[in-house]
Amino acid sequence: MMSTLLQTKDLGMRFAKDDMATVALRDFSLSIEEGSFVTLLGRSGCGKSTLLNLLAGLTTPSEGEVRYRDRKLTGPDTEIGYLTQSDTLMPWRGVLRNVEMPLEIRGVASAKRREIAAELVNRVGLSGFENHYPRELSGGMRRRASLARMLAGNPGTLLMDEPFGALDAQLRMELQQELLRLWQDGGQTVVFVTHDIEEALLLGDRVVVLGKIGAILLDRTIDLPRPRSADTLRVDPEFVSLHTELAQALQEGAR
Ligand SMILES: Nc1ncnc2c1ncn2[C@@H]1O[C@H](COP(=O)(O)OP(=O)(O)OP(=O)(O)O)[C@@H](O)[C@H]1O
Repeated sequence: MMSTLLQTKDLGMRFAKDDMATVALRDFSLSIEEGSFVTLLGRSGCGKSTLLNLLAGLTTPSEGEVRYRDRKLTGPDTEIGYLTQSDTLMPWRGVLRNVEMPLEIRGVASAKRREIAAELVNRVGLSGFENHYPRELSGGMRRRASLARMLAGNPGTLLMDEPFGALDAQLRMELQQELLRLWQDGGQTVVFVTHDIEEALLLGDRVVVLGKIGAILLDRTIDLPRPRSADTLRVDPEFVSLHTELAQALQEGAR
């Protein structure tokens, strides 16, 4: 039986700047089952990154709470890996040494961590760039290095904020498939933010469509058979009808 891993209760987030207050999230309640792959789909500015920061324990909510394994989350947790939208690679370390970071923190011996990191660098398609510094990489390559670094920590829960947005179509597809393989083998719980309907349907077994200030417009179980490939999905009537349903929800939420 599935159990709830991550839960938000009446979550609210307000930002104050000068005399202005921005409400980024209001009354947001959601339960995420352990081992599930949930995609959060929403337009720019609807509060997706704000929500992930809260789920990662990086920021404190203005109202409500986040619960992880039925404990109130009060700060970052090593079980939760977070791939943020902004670059957080260490500029003074090459790719391999960046990827080794989480292993170093855990005290893994240097030969072993080098081996694990090299394998991950290879999996994200960065072989040959092990010693390149972040400034010597393209934006997409930096995203991939960050992905490898997150995976090196072997977190049970992955929070991913539009990780593949900046990649070309081919690479994007390869990494989506890599992520799905990883999830199917490892049983992680994934919360994946995207504004791309097709990506949400390709990956998730549940899609939550968010509107303004994190209003849940639609919460839909996706039981399209796996493995899913973009090419076969596009002509699948079930996919086409889900696509229309999600697009309508997004449009209505914008009104
Ligand atoms: N640190 C902050 N200070 C002030 N306002 C903020 C801050 N972070 C977010 N906001 C505001 O909160 C709202 C939601 O922002 P958020 O980044 O969560 O949206 P998003 O859905 O992730 O957008 P995008 O898809 O463009 O990344 C926006 O109106 C934004 O201006």
